[in-house]
Amino acid sequence: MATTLGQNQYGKAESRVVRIVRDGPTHHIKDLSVSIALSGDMDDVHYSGSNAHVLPTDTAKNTVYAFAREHGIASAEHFGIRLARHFVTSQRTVHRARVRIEEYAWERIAAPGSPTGRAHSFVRAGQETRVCQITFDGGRWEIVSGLKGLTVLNSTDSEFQGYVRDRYTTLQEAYDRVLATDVSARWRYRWTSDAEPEPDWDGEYARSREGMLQAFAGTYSLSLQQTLYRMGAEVVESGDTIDEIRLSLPNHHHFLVDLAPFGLTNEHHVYFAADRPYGLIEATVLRDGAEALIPADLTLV
Ligand SMILES: O=c1[nH]c(=O)c2[nH]c(=O)[nH]c2[nH]1
Repeated sequence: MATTLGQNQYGKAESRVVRIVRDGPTHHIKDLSVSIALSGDMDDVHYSGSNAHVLPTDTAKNTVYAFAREHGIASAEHFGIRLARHFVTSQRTVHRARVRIEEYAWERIAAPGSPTGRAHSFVRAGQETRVCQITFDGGRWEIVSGLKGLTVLNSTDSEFQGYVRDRYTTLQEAYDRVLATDVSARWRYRWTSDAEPEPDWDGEYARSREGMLQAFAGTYSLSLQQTLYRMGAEVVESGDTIDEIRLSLPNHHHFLVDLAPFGLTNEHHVYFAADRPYGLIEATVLRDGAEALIPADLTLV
């Protein structure tokens, strides 16, 4: 044989599952996209085509829907853990499962006179997506959670000056600029073993999201790099459950429009919001002593 099989995995990607809990007239909704990748004793199917070790991807999809019915979806992480455990412990030929979940948030449509909103009518909550990746090898868990598409803007308290210049540098120093970005973040939990209780996934998510927002808003920014570091450090330092966080922050440049041709001044009034190109600032923030395990390219988590 002149070739050998390398890393391989298979499963069903992007099973969309919407679970509605009917609590009398008040309904609750969970909307997920679940992607399952299994690996293990799969040489034969690649070399000879024997499917004797292969649980169909169709079954993986069915399991997602059946588990949503049987167990409900307490949180994306808990649902992913249940699925990963199931595939690894129930199938002799499956040694590792990776479950990736995207969760789309729905809010209740306002109801006149009701503080809580309508009982069964919802509106999608922006572009923000909660994500998690569950990996289980039968012994050790790795839980990486995060979000993407969280769009934020500071209309002041941002500068960029004192940078390196060479013969191609034309950028003017900015002493009061708009700072805008779409936050993409992944954080890795310290929890790796069934011997320890699972963290409060929803509570940890809320704390991390709020920590990033408060750090973004509260940092007088000398660069997006500095703001990024503050955002990551806040998530790690404000709890004891997260050892590592990686952020990917596009710098959505806002350029002051030259209104002089119209006889108008424009100190800090009217901006052109460029969609591209954009600066892209990415970094990992680690708890002291922690290992960096989140990949540099966040599209890979
Ligand atoms: O916050 C910033 N960081 C940079 O590295 C950079 N580079 C640039 O042109 N503008 C900015 N802004």
